[in-house]
Amino acid sequence: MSDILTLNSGSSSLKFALYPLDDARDLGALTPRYRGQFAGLGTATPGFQLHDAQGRPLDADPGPLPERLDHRDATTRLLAWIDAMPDLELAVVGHRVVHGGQRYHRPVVLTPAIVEELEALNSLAPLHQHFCLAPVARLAERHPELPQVACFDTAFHATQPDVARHFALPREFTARGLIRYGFHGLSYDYLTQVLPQHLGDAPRARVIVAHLGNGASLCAIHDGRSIASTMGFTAIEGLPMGTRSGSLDPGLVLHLIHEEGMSVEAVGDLLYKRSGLLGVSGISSDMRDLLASPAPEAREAIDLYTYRAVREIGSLAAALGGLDQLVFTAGIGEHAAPVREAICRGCEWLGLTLDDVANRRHARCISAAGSRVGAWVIPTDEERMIAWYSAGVIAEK
Ligand SMILES: Nc1ncnc2c1ncn2[C@@H]1O[C@H](COP(=O)(O)OP(=O)(O)O)[C@@H](O)[C@H]1O
Ligand SMILES: CC(=O)OP(=O)(O)O
Ligand SMILES: [Mg+2]
Repeated sequence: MSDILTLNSGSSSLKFALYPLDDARDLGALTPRYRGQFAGLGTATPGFQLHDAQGRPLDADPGPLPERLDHRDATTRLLAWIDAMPDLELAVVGHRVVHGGQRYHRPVVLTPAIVEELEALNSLAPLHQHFCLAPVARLAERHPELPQVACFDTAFHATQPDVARHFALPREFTARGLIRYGFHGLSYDYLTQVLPQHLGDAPRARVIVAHLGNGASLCAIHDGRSIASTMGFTAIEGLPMGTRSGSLDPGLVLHLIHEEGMSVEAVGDLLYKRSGLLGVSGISSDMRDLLASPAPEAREAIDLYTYRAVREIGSLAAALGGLDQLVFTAGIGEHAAPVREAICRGCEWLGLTLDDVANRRHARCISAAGSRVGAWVIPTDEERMIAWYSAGVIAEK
């Protein structure tokens, strides 16, 4: 049997899965033989989980985890596990690559030249791009003939109209590609594909998906196409995240540099690694810790997070001309009922009535009967999307 390996480097995780290539013609039929993740990367609580095809947890020893696990170490442990698996026969590797820049709007077979071109975008996604690409060379050393495919987070948003993508900057900046790209596209793409099977006959022309993980963004999807999103040129715009600030007054950045004498590197470190939930709470970037904490600072961080999400949902609803469905996904979206509750309460004016009981038990549909806007919890599956695209690309070769 030959396998598709998928790798998804998130800002706090390295997720992976192995799928039989034979199943890959149909997105719905793709069932992983194994799936797992190194989670809590860069935090005080790293972890490792592995599941079999039936979703049962498997005992696999990734070696003793250090106090803080980083992406490189997680990749080394994963590659060692793959090398040691006797029944794997890799046919293709699919990588999530966060930034495709101006050029890549569809999956592509990686060559050293394309990897170099994509590495040039590292500074636009410093928590992701390099970590997404680093395994490519390491796998090529072991398996020089193995095709490796990049699937881009930005690609799904290529359908956005110019008015959503352009900044109000002089035209020559826009022409150079200084525009809003949007991210989490594999997740939005997947949800768009599976939405019909969950929603049945419910209207779904105007949908907002809230991808709330360690990185967080919202996407406005009109008739299945992305028309606007909260993330822009980089994966820092929009909502506050685990450690990222989200949108700021750009004048504040100038102030930090000119008046407070901060270096450009120090400002980057502040905005990417020390802000968001971590910065506001002073406690943790992990929503679980904040929900469990009695500290008022934890409450303030959660309130700021949900307040910003509600405001941005209002903005995207305006772009869509109304709202039919709101979908929650990713680590926080799938698991944090109090966060969903606060966001849904803030959307009552849009016609959304929450079903508290359904929300607390993480039901698929969490809006009350009769709610004009539907609210849903649907797990994302970027790995499945990557596997499907990667198999498609090598079938065309
Ligand atoms: N049960 C839970 N309750 C609240 N938050 C959770 C829960 N499980 C995971 N999370 C949140 O989800 C985040 C990870 O989300 P995920 O989408 O896997 O991240 P990444 O951005 O690395 O892909 C964690 O940092 C944590 O804040
Ligand atoms: C783009 C991004 O922030 O991704 P993640 O949430 O996986 O870190
Ligand atoms: Mg993620």
